[in-house]
Amino acid sequence: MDHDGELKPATEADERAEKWRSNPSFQLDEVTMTSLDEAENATGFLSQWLELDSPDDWVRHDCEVALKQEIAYASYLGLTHLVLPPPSDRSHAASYGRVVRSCLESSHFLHLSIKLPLYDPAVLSNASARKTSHGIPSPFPPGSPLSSSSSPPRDLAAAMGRSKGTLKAPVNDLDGTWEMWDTIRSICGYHTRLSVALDLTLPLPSVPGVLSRWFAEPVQHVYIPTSTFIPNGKGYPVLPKGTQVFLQDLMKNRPNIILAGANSGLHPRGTEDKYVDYLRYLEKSSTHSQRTKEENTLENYSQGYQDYLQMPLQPLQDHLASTVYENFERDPVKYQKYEDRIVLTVAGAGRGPLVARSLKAKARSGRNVFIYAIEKNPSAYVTLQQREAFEWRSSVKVLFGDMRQLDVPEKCDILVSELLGSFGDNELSPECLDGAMRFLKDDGISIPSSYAAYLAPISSSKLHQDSGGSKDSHEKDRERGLETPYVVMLQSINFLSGEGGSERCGSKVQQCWMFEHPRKDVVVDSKGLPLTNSHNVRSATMTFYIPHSGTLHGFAGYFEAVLYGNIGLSIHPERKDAISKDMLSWFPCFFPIKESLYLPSNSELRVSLWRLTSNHKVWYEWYAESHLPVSVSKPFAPESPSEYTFGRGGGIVQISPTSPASPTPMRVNGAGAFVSMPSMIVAAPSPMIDAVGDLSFSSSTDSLRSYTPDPSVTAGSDGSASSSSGNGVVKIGQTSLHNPGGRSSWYGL
Ligand SMILES: C[S@@+](CC[C@H](N)C(=O)[O-])C[C@H]1O[C@@H](n2cnc3c(N)ncnc32)[C@H](O)[C@@H]1O
Repeated sequence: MDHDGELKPATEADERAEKWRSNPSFQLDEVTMTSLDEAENATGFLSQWLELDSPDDWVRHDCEVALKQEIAYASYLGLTHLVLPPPSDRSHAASYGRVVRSCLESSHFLHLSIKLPLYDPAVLSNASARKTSHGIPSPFPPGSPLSSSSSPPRDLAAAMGRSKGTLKAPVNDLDGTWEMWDTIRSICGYHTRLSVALDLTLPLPSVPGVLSRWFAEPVQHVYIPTSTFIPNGKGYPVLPKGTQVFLQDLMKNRPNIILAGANSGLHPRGTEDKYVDYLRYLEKSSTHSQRTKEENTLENYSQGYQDYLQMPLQPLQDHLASTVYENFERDPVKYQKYEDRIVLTVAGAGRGPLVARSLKAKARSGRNVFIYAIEKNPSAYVTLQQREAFEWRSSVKVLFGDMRQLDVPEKCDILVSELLGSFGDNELSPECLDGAMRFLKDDGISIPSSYAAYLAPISSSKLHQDSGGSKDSHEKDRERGLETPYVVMLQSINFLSGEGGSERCGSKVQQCWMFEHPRKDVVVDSKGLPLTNSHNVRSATMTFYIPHSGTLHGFAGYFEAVLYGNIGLSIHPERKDAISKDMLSWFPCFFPIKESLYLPSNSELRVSLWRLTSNHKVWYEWYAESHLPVSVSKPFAPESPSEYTFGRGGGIVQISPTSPASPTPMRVNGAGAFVSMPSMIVAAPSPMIDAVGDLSFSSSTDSLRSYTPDPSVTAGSDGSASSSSGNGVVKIGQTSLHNPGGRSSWYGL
């Protein structure tokens, strides 16, 4: 049939095509490799002309056949790592993803990487090489053995021309490549054998957020053509400054570097070994690599732990092993910070490092200080007795028991403890110290005097994969894994939040809550113990600004503690170096989410977190909603909705699928999403330009009038539907409530 719908007799070419489809095979001159020796340790590049996302059904179909033909031949030669050509049509990225998934599932050892430029090259030029092939009504893939007209390979540098330095383009235009990747990997179920081959051919964008998102992705290869290099003063090839810094950051995850065109003679002194030497030098000279080799740095200490999920300790419920204490005691910073004050009672002494520091402070001050050391771990108590007998002698009295029940001989002036977890209160310091306040004098002080928990939304495909357990995990175990906060040395992550946004938004990393000691307002019984634990319940609602589109995989959690005055401990990513640099004792924590949540550029994320308690346990629950800010510049007049004008326009933004959340859900044009609309008609900036035409105002006007809006989704900061103009938000997605009732994770009291 031709394009006018007329039936045409099959041609010789049609017959050749059918023959190939039924049993695809290569001619000798069509392959570049024939022996096992050549293939050993090699990474194969699949044909660049494969258009797995072509809008043309026939082209796509034949490209899939050709792809599988190439993969079969690669497998025959024992090649396990193959690189796919980049997708280039966002509206057909799902087709690309479907084919990739089917290839991954057809093999147990095949690793596929998708070659991706940092952004769509069309940003540089309207005519991309790829687009010339679209719409060709040919049954054969262009460039394939069966095609009469081959389109040129997608050589970005050649097709676009190259401007050195950095690119200044509208931020939203730079999201396309990552968004295609996000679609493809989601369709592939975050497959562990799917990765990215990041192509650094194009000039780097000047917006850091566009680059940092790749740190959270499985970048297995970095592709650098020699055209990316510039000659230095002596004619040797070097990378522009921005590329150097970006590459050094990527190198933390040890990707393979693929250098292309090293023998092309582009640079006067650019022989193959000079490019390689330079790349090796870049890796060795990075700050990360230097600090990894330096003793007593966090980078050195945490080797092998990066992005490795660990269960938080429960020092209250469990008794810690001596090796765990040994690890604590390796921290060169934490104990130094404590030594700055004199102590009297150490609550939770472990094997005694804080007692030893307290004695040092006592010697320095020349004051007469007596120390009680309380510990409930029977094994650590043995070590403490030994130290008391042979080391500390009469200056220390060791007491065995739980600080919440134990009777002490006398009250103290200073209560020293270290019961903190990565999220501050998660090892139940508040509950333990409540019990110990009985033996602090009325004017006594607690070290620490306060601690706060902090949170930031992050993207990390590795942590998302790992917290869900393996592919074969039972559904219940998967759910449990995704509702558990972990301790993890975060490395391959990207912060989704940034500074800025509307007045609703807080900073990039936000404080959730704080605990202070001593706390005078707690209702206690005759023994001085709290009647309930209600005063340790906390909740926080935080709104984060999301400057660049990304996928939410969970939240990074941190703590900061004030020991006394201006002495503190911190793992807050922006303040730790100023407060307690190189402290090793705590890795951050990670709160995963069950279903990843896509967040468009300029969106807002509202996160709710609760610390809840019963008589026997403490647990966290968490939930998040994504919102798009909207502005309305006309008075409310449902009769003439088409007169509304909308703020900040331009472009298509993907909206996450979510369930209808209000009595008046409306379908957004083509996006498969529902937006909960309050009685005042509002629209999101760019994505809603599309949606507006599709909202059936006439049929829904009555329900819109009668519907009482949820203030969170109402235009106008006062939540009023009658204000003449204002800024509000439209909800575009949500997570489920995580860990309700502490069903998957909790801490025993
Ligand atoms: C995180 S460790 C700190 C140990 C030591 N102070 C250090 O800094 O290395 C906390 C210690 O407090 C003890 N602990 C926890 N809850 C306690 C309680 N309610 N009463 C007594 N000891 C407790 C644990 O057994 C553990 O030894």
